[in-house]
Amino acid sequence: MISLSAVSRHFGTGASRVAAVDQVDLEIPGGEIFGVIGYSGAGKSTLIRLLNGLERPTAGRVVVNGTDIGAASERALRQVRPKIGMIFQHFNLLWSRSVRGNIALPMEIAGLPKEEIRRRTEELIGLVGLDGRGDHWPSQLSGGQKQRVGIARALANQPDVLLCDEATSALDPETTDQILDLLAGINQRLGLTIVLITHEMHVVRRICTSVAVMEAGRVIETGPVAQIFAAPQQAVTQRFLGQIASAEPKRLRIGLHPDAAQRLLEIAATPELGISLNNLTREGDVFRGELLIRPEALTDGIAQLRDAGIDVWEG
Ligand SMILES: Nc1ncnc2c1ncn2[C@@H]1O[C@H](COP(=O)(O)OP(=O)(O)OP(=O)(O)O)[C@@H](O)[C@H]1O
Repeated sequence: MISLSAVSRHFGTGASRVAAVDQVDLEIPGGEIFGVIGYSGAGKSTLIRLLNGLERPTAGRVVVNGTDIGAASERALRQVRPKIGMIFQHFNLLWSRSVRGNIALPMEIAGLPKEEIRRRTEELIGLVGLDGRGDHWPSQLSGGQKQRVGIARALANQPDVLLCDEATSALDPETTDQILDLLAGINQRLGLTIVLITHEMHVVRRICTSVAVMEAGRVIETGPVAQIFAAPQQAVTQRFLGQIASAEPKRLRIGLHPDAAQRLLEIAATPELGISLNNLTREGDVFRGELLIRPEALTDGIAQLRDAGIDVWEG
């Protein structure tokens, strides 16, 4: 369980003082996948760094699994940090070490016996789906594979909490989903708490159970993901939800006579036009179905359809 009570982190003094995190209260139950979303400069990185003691609060209390992280001595922090794993946008792998060497490193630092390190490293390679790649160098891996190494390394010391700092922001959409699914699977299997920061609502929707929306250092809205998606209260949250709406294809119902059907099939068979066709059925003299039009193709797409004599309406 993670608890933040009236936590602030200010930088600078006088007129140049910045409240990177400002009076934040949050409760994150154990085992949850908790998202923190906000635009650049909202304070997400500072917030996540407060959770592993890389930043100390200017005011308030940060408690992670019973340890008051904000008040802990450096020595105490060294003891709790292995139980708080972290993964990063740019993976932060050591280029001079193989996959195996990167994953083993935290266990070497913790002084685990060689045989145990060897056994756990192999286990972790399997867990993150990198079988057969243990001897590869980071430079030989794709972005998604590098992040898999990052995840395995973060799990090496069997943490209770995994912090993810924009962990999928450098990845393409398909790889993003694979990494998110891996994180969700790890959360289920190992029961650890995941806190992730992101500027993409898609990430929140795909794996988070709850979310906090940040703006100017403050948490302006928080709750279960289903509730926030159903009834977003704040303008910033609504803008983030707009990201999803605008990334999804527009669905339009169509009705057309057989002579227009041939033209429509040609349009739908040209991928560059961004239009695809679903569930085309015939009812008497009319074909009915659903068109999916990618947002960037919407204006041109509808014009093309109208030119071809095809009526479209929303529904
Ligand atoms: N070490 C620092 N010294 C001074 N100001 C800082 C420091 N770290 C962060 N800030 C400021 O605090 C504010 C919040 O920054 P933070 O990096 O936490 O936001 P963010 O939401 O993670 O943004 P991004 O996604 O761009 O990293 C910004 O105005 C930033 O300039």
